[in-house]
Amino acid sequence: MSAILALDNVSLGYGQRTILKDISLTVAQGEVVALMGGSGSGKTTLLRAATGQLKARSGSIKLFGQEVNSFDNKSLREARQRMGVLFQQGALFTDLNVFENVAFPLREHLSLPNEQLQQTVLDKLAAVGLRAAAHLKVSEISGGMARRVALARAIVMNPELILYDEPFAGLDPIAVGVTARLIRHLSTTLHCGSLIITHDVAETFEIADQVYLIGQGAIKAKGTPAELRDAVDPYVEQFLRGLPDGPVKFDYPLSAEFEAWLVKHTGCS
Ligand SMILES: Nc1ncnc2c1ncn2[C@@H]1O[C@H](COP(=O)(O)OP(=O)(O)OP(=O)(O)O)[C@@H](O)[C@H]1O
Repeated sequence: MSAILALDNVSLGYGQRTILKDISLTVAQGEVVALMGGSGSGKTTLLRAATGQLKARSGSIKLFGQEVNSFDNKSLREARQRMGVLFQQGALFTDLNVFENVAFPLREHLSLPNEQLQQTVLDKLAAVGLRAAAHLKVSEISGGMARRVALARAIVMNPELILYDEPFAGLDPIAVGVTARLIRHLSTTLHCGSLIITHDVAETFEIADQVYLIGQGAIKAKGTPAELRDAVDPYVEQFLRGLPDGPVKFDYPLSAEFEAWLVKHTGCS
């Protein structure tokens, strides 16, 4: 299996702050890889690096075998056309109906004959169970349906890599199960790699080939769902069982910047 996305000893951050250090992770063709970790642990940051929005401070990020840091605008655009991204806020165009939202990337990047375009869009809508909702306005569909439309749009160009930012958030339990199986199915049938950011342990463990747990700026654990279930690491146990006490802290950490802000705004420390 060849790696579609490969991070090797990557360090990422914003301004003076380092968020993640020594991250090594690969996503191969047909593979579903899950990235899990507490709130603020850096999952979205890693996703931004995978799409080339955030540059690695050190280490290497390869997309489709090429170094992302060496991409010019044209090669970055070409690489992004080979990727589908499902963002947390599905971000549909509210002035377009469901069909046109899914058709948008096709109209933007390809000039398909109308019949082929219609067939492709209806097929992708059928894959997410919304073929018969093609005519509806975005304002007429529910939040969960909107996420499924966004998923259909993310896969309409038959991407080789799909990045999912919390695909189960805000879905009812049936839709969570259906979406999870759909992600697995798409990876298997389109033979694309999938990287999922999620908090949903049960569903993710059903479909993932590899799971990476990140925390405290680093990869805390990596393995198949079965390997992680058997792990005796306290970080893994706390995360998987949702325990309130352990190495994963609920509170955002204190910093000198916060203390200075507090003194300035309230006069107390
Ligand atoms: N644009 C930015 N500039 C500066 N700091 C940022 C920026 N985006 C995120 N951060 C910081 O980076 C850290 C990691 O954020 P990130 O959004 O990657 O976490 P996450 O794991 O996706 O969290 P969640 O599960 O809550 O969505 C946080 O402490 C956040 O405050």
